[in-house]
Amino acid sequence: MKANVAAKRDLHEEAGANPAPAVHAELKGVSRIYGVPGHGGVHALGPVDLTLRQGEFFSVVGPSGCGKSTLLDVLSGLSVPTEGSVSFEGKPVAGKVPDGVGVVFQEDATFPWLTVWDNIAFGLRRAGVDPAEIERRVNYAVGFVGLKDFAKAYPVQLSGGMRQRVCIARTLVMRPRLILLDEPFGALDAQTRLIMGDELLKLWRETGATVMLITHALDEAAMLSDRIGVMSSRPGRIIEEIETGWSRERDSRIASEDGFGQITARLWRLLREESLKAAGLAGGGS
Ligand SMILES: Nc1ncnc2c1ncn2[C@@H]1O[C@H](COP(=O)(O)OP(=O)(O)OP(=O)(O)O)[C@@H](O)[C@H]1O
Repeated sequence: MKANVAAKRDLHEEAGANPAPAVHAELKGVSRIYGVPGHGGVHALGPVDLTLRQGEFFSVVGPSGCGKSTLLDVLSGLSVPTEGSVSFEGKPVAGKVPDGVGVVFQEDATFPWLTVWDNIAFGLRRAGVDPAEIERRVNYAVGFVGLKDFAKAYPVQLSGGMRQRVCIARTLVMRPRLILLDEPFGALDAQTRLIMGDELLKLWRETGATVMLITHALDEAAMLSDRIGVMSSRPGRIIEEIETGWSRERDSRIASEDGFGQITARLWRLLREESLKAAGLAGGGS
């Protein structure tokens, strides 16, 4: 998965040739209640204030059911907040995913009737992109995610990790400036997760995109992120933001660095009580 300067253009335009507007996604006083407030509605999220800085790798961890996916849905425009406002690059987000934002979900979202190549080309075709441009971008993306030999295969012929790479490539060919990932490696075994995490870090470095990753794995958050938002139990609020201080050139081997254990221990200190609350087991001492 080597990327040279020319090839990088296939996933992301050169800053000088077509400057991307400054990515700046923000949630202000955002709450999400499902159903009718006060009439059995579920207060899933908030209030949350969050600013994503351009080009950072931000992860969100929190107890089960605390509103992590809701946070991502609201930020992506897939869900409308009950209160508060969401903006991306200075413009309000409401009701649809803005151009420049790409979303990758946990579940296998490949189309079983399309080949790997056609799955990746799907969004570009729908957007009416010129066929020669589609050819160029998809060929590059297929190689980038290591699926060149499987371009003509159908999803059923792939492993779970390979199918997830198809989904990531399908998002990347649209050249998102903000990539939102909801537990994208949740269904994978531990080793594949580490490898996919390293691939994600490479993509993040080479495209210059801003990334927000939802994960329940504390070591994954500690390994991949510049900054980690820790959520409370439902209704989820961000109770702490932790800067990891890692260099951009990191990979999963960072787990053996001084300081890695302190980050995961701090995350667990913050999350233990919230996780007990979420599991209905709070009050059992510290
Ligand atoms: N469409 C919906 N209608 C009603 N309630 C919902 C809906 N979506 C989510 N919820 C509820 O909102 C709360 C937060 O759900 P959400 O999926 O955002 O949490 P999560 O932190 O991503 O969960 P998990 O850790 O299990 O992935 C949960 O109590 C869930 O049952």
